[in-house]
Amino acid sequence: MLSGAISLGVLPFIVIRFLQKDWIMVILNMSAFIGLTSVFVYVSITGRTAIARWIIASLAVVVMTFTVYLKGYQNILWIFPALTTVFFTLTPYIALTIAMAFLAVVIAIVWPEINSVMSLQFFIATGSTMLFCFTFSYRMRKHQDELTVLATQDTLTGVGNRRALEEKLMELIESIKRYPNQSASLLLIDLDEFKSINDRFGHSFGDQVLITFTHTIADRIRVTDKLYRFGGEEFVVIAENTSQEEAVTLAESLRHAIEDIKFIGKCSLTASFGVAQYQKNENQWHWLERADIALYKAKESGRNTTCPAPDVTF
Ligand SMILES: Nc1nc2c(ncn2[C@@H]2O[C@H](COP(=O)(O)OP(=O)(O)OP(=O)(O)O)[C@@H](O)[C@H]2O)c(=O)[nH]1
Repeated sequence: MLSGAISLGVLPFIVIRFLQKDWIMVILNMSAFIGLTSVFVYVSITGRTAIARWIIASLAVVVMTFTVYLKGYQNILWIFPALTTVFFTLTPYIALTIAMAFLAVVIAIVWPEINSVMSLQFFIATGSTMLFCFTFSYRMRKHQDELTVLATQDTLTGVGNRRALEEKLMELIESIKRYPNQSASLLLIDLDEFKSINDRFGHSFGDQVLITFTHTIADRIRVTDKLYRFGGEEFVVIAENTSQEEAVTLAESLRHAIEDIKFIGKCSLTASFGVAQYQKNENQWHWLERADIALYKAKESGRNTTCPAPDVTF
């Protein structure tokens, strides 16, 4: 949107400079127009903005520096949209560094033309613009990060929530489609008779049990494995590059670790596991469903046990 809007804004100046026969400015404005329109088309088609952000910021800085160099102090106003563009497109500290370098070059160019009052005006105007832009961009990023955490983390246990799990499963399935030799397994874990723990010891003790449970699991899985809360007292471990057999072994070791948790003489904890390795062409719902069937079998066969999922041909 930004590249599209700026490229439209540049168009009248191409015409004006053309009518003035100011060929250098025509070339400069045409370069900005072509660059920004290409970015607009590229982002519209691919949806990728990472490189586009850098191109827009670079074009803003380079074109405005040359404009001030060629046209002098009377074109100084253009540095303000250039500054805001840099803060809009790049991360706050990188933007601040580039903005300061940009201003240093512009000051060096216009210095012979300006008197002391003008230079004071220039420093205050650009300094306050940078300060506002930096503060705004920094706070926005911070809020964005906080929102991401809130949207993807379970508030009680701190592990990923269901939304994070669904995103991870989609990502993983896309990656397996691309690299079919990759394997991944899913462990669906349900705490046994958790309702009776709540009923006997209270809900806040139940909450502590859930927290201790997640710490126990998180301490034992690999850094590449991820733990998510699927809902209530149901959790999921995604183990990448892990076959069904390896995942069953992992589930058994986690099951024993859960049995070994000591809750200061109050209660014992066990869990049932359903284990499913990803099968070619299945989607995340089928994958979870197979793990759920296995978990149901584990519950049926007396709890505190691990069951592998059935194979299903797609
Ligand atoms: N303390 C606490 N309890 C929760 C939380 N989320 C769900 N629960 C409780 O978990 C219990 C789940 O009970 P059930 O679905 O009957 O399952 P269960 O008692 O574990 O029995 P099985 O799964 O058949 O072994 C319910 O009592 C819920 O209230 C939570 O965040 N904190």
